Amino acid sequence: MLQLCPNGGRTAAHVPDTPPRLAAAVRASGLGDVHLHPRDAHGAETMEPAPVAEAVAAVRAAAPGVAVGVTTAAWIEPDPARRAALVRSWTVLPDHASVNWHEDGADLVAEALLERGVGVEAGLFSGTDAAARFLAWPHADRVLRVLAEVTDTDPATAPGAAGSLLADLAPVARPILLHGEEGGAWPVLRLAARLGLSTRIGLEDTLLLPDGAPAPDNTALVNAARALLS
Ligand SMILES: C[C@H](N)CC(=O)CC(=O)O
Repeated sequence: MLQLCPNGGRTAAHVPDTPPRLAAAVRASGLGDVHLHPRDAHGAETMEPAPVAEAVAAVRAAAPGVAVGVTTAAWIEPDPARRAALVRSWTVLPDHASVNWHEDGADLVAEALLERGVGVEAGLFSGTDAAARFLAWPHADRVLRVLAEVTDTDPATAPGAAGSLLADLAPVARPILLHGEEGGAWPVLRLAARLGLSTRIGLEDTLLLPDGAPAPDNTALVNAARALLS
């Protein structure tokens, strides 16, 4: 499975931010799964119910059948109790949401998502104690998937960091989506392809095509990823 990550927290003219732009990016990609970061009226990332509802509904209207995921990252709302309360206030539910397991209160946020029937993507960053913390959580077997997130951005060493992270995840019994970021995005995507793991691509993870040229949009990244995965 190839997931689209069209925006993350980036702000650049070609990075989609509004619901119509996110919806157009998802539709153009032709992919069946998306992880997006809803934005407020000023373009800042948000977990507030109205912008989450607008982003999710816009994507569903433009690309029916696509599994729509959102972020719950702590840099958006540092208080985990507040993040869990925001999840409980959502009026339109995404299909899934990522939870970064090294962040304090990840279990509270994930339990709010489970309570609401939203699939949990457990984000386990390399170089953190996230894998051990996640495996100690009593509901680890209830997540939709694990996002194995390689934070090493050096193309030479990111695949090794991915290997260490995957070794830590050996006891995980749920599907794994492996991805990197910045200079690590393409080497880690190639590794995911070799291992037969799900992966993701989009302007959240890299602004560059595999040859180092700037990507004009998400679709160019997706086309390049498809070529590598085929
Ligand atoms: C640093 C990663 N790009 C974060 C990520 O993809 C998951 C999240 O939305 O929190």
